[in-house]
Amino acid sequence: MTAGPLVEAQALTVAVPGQSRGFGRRIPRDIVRGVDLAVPRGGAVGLVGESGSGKTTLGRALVGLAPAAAGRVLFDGADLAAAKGPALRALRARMQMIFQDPQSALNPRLTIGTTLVRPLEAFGRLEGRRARRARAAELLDLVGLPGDALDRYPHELSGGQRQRIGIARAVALEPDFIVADEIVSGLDVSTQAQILLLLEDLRRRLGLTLVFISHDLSVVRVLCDEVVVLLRGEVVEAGPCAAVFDAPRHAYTAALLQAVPLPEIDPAWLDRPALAAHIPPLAASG
Ligand SMILES: Nc1ncnc2c1ncn2[C@@H]1O[C@H](COP(=O)(O)OP(=O)(O)OP(=O)(O)O)[C@@H](O)[C@H]1O
Repeated sequence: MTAGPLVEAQALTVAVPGQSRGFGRRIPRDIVRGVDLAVPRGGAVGLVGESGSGKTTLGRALVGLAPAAAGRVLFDGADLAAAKGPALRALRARMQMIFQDPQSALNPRLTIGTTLVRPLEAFGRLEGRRARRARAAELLDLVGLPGDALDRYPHELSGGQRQRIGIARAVALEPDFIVADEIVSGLDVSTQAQILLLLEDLRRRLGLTLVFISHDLSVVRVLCDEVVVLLRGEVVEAGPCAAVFDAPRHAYTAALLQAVPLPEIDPAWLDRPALAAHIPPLAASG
């Protein structure tokens, strides 16, 4: 472990395959361009921007799921592109992504128990089926679901419960860093609040470092210390949430704020230190 940010993007460019130009040639298209970004250890950084601005692509690159076309991503000081073999595996276990749509992110043919045990098997954590199943039950408890969910299938759960499974799977290997990508989209408002409180509770209890991708600026303001604003793959503004939201320096940020007026927020939410005390018992609902 080195000092400094846990995760850092330096002049990072990420490309995706472009449209075919004949003869099967696909010219890569830069989706993220020259991004500099630092995520402090234990901090929460929000990533905002309109649809298609490259948030998901940048998030994927930060956890090593998309390669850098130029520049680099450093995790705990190590260049992801240079890591190989066991060193890369060890890094992979420390960073996880939670996806927008748990319905498609979870394999419908696997029980929840199998879904949670798989990463433990793949990374050689714990010995034997019994110990891994016990850990899976522990993970369910951690996200507020009853143990009998182990033998259920994703379609038997509500959207909120499925996203709790997505979170349980992401923390199974005790990562240091999580990218949460629009994880409450499509859920009703009260379920959204429960999932966000769960994430915030786990972040504190497990000491996670978080990148939180959202189009909902009010949620970013509550959950994150800092915010990075993306426009067509480039950072146009970044800084502490309060400063950026109260006095945006870039016209695009101001437009984003206008397009999504910050709704009235329960004052308890704004008081982050009081959040832990405010978290309701995690019942199986939602
Ligand atoms: N694998 C891919 N192949 C081709 N194009 C891609 C690929 N991945 C992303 N893109 C394109 O890159 C652009 C940015 O996508 P990305 O999902 O990163 O943006 P976003 O800000 O997360 O958007 P949204 O909020 O809609 O999810 C989009 O135009 C998308 O169509």
